[in-house]
Amino acid sequence: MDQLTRGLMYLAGVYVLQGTVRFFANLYYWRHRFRSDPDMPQPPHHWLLGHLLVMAEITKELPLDVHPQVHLPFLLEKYGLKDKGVMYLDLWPIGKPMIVVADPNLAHQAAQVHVLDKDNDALDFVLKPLSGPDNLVSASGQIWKFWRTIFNPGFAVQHLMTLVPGIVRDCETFVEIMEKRAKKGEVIDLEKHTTCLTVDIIGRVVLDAELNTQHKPHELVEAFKSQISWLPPVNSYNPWTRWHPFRPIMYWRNQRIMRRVLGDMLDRRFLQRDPMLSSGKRSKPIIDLALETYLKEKGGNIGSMDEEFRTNAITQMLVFIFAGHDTTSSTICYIFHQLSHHPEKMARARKELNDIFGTDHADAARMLTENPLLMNKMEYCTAIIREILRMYPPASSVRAGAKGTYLKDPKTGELYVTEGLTVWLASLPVHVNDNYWDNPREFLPERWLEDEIPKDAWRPFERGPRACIGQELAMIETKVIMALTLRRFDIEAQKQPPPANGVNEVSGEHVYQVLAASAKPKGGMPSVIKLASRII
Ligand code: HEM
Repeated sequence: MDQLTRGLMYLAGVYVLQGTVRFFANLYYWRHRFRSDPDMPQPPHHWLLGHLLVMAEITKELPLDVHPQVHLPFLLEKYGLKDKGVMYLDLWPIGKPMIVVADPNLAHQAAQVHVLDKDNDALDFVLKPLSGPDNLVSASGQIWKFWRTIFNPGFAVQHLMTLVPGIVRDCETFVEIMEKRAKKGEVIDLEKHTTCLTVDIIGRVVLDAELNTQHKPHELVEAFKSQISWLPPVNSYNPWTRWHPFRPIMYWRNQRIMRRVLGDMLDRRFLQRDPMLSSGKRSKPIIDLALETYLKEKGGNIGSMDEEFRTNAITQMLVFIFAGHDTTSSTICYIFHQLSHHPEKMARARKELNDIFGTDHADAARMLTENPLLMNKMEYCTAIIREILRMYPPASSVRAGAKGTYLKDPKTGELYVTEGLTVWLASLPVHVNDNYWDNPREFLPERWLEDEIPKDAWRPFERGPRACIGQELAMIETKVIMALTLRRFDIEAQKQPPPANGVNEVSGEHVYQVLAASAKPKGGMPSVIKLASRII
């Protein structure tokens, strides 16, 4: 053995030894930390495996492919922690140990009083490959503030209303495509279609671009979808899929395509900047807001964009595309799903639309284009959207616990430590807790019109300064889609084959939420689509 080989073997040995020492030190630290406090609200803790056994148990009772947030209400109930609304979970080394916050008041403290920073360890494995570092969703501090201040005006209702005509056009395309499929009585992958629609809308709102993915694939969106498909699967412990050797190459390839396409769009708008700044055009896409601020800072008279700004602006466009499409597309699917099981609620929604837009459903597009404010009259439809987001929140918030930051139980005064932990503000367990909602597993849009909604107990967009910037856009586009489609189609979700453990339902629901970057309807919700009987 020559000297070089010996040297390399020595280095490898040191590396392995270091890793082993670190592994056991962490193991000891976390297991000891969770066991040393007898009052810590948590499921039974194993001295060696922490809560991994508890998770393995719950996995047998629920579908194997279910989204991790769906486990939470069952865990809280099973281990008597539902009333406390808080649960510590030690999943190390599979995941970072965490405190699950499932109480409205404690969530209020974390998001609105302490305004905890985002947990980059937990977010970056999804958001970095999709958008890049320092994106608006996972950034904190000054970087986050800078971009949020730039984009806030673009997401204000007043501004978004100016974009409604474009949103209506994309929805009309959706209707045309769905009509063709309905006439053939086909089974469609509904989520695929609603995703193309929401991507087209977000492309228009953010980039002023006609991505037109409802008709044909677009390079940017294909690379984006490929990137999502390469994300490591959280529910799988198969080392081949978790640490796939091709993943870094695919990440690099897709990022290159996405950044090139968006960079070209940004450059084009930069070149057109003079008319853009002087036009006083009311319906500005988000991309122009970034450029305007930049140009104002630079005094408006510069030949080229600096690379740092360009890179960061592209990152923000990517994060808008990610955060702005699949959350809304799943919401639309679940609206159709629940209404198909509640004909009396569908009838009430259709009647509301008839009362606002007249009985010829084709008029809704024109009327909304001329007067977007008509959607403010869609009270029952709005109640439906709120109810769907209560039952099927597509996203949640993960924050970083901090030294000296405690959450205080308002009833007992007990203090919950957050230091070193992920703080998971999971809205689902709050949304289905019968301490706050009557019959929480039932679809009851009427509760939004008749009942008093408990304070802070509805948080699908989270609350506080880090609440979803796109929540008004999501409400607007969902209302437009409802106005144009509810009276035209009957859509019914098909049952799908069970996952490997044979469990195919969650509380009687077969279209349960699975993890695919966000929480989405299982299998893309394959559905039978028909023209609604009154227009056949
Ligand atoms: C039904 C639709 C939507 C739901 C349920 C939803 C939900 C959420 C949630 C839970 C957060 C995390 C807040 C936190 O960590 O505290 C968030 C953040 C965010 N969402 Fe949405 N979202 C939706 C639609 C949209 C749309 C249409 C956009 C458009 C661009 C968007 C852009 C963002 C961005 C940029 C953030 C980060 C905001 C920040 O940290 O300043 N979302 N969203």
